Amino acid sequence: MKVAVLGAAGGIGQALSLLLKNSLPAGSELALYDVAPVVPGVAVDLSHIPTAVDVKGFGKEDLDAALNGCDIVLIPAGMPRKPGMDRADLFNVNASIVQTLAEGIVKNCPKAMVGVITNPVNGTVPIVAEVFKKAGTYDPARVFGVTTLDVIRAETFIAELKGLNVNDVKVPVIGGHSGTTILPLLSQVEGASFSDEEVAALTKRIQNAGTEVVEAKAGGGSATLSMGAAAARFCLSLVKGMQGEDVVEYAYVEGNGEDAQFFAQPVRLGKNGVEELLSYGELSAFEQQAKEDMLGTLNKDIQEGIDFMNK
Ligand SMILES: NC(=O)C1=CN([C@@H]2O[C@H](COP(=O)(O)OP(=O)(O)OC[C@H]3O[C@@H](n4cnc5c(N)ncnc54)[C@H](O)[C@@H]3O)[C@@H](O)[C@H]2O)C=CC1
Ligand SMILES: O=C([O-])CC(=O)C(=O)O
Repeated sequence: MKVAVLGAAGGIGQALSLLLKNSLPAGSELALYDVAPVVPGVAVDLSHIPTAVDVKGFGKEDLDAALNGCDIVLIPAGMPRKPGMDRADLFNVNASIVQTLAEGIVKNCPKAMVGVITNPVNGTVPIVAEVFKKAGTYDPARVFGVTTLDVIRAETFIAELKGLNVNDVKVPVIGGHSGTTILPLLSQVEGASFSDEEVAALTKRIQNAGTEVVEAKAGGGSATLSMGAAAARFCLSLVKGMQGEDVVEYAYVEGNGEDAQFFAQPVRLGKNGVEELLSYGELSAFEQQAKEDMLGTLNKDIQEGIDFMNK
């Protein structure tokens, strides 16, 4: 198994690479790519950890070598938010970074699973899809926006609020990855019930959790450590699926277009990525209304990504 992290010298990239060095199956290769000159050092640093995962660093000019033969590519490259910014404000800077990296994937490992972390995820995932389409190698089952952070946050906040063991709490989170497009389905949480006030407050907290971190870091960036953990979990689920295990994750994928062209939903992972799109089930009246209210924003974000590649 060869896994590449593109943007590996960044806040997310380093945390994620550390977790993968410690948890990928024995014999895996971990390719760390970044335009920042420190990236070979990050790889050397990690290479001293005694696990059977081979780590190599690749600098700015070595994207092809980093991607050659990859099975999974994770993309946390690009600029994070500062206080006062929305994720959408990152589009102009990050769109071309994601385009360039996706073109490298198409050239070097067109069958790889691609997990996009770079914001705004609602618009960067469509960019990756369009790059693949232009090359004639698009497989929607292999392109994912990583929304696992929304899921782990929701599980943490609910376990805290209700005094539950967080390992027992499962929370579906659908839609997109910004503001109101993040829609936790609290009506489906087993083993906990919520008053209308709790539903309103928890939904808002989960939707604003990224901003909570951005403000607490006070200009020093956005979530990196929790995102590293989320992306590692998602990557290991992809690995398990590719190795034939039955595993379900929520991810932002091109599905059947019922709600929007790209939509975070439960997917069954397998050897070829998404084996099956699963239903997210019945929504409460609150959730149904919230979904209808946010689809305009989500569709606009998606269109921005598509238009970027077709101008
Ligand atoms: N999907 C999600 O849930 C989350 C997404 N994010 C997003 O992840 C991205 C990265 O965040 P951080 O790691 O905190 O930022 P960071 O600034 O710490 O790291 C970004 C890294 O990307 C590298 N980079 C820039 N252009 C590149 C290129 N063309 N090729 C390769 N590497 C390149 C930089 O050199 C830097 O090392 C941001 O866009 C942020 O908004 C952050 C948190 C959660
Ligand atoms: O809020 C941000 O800008 C980073 C992010 O996507 C998150 O933490 O969910």
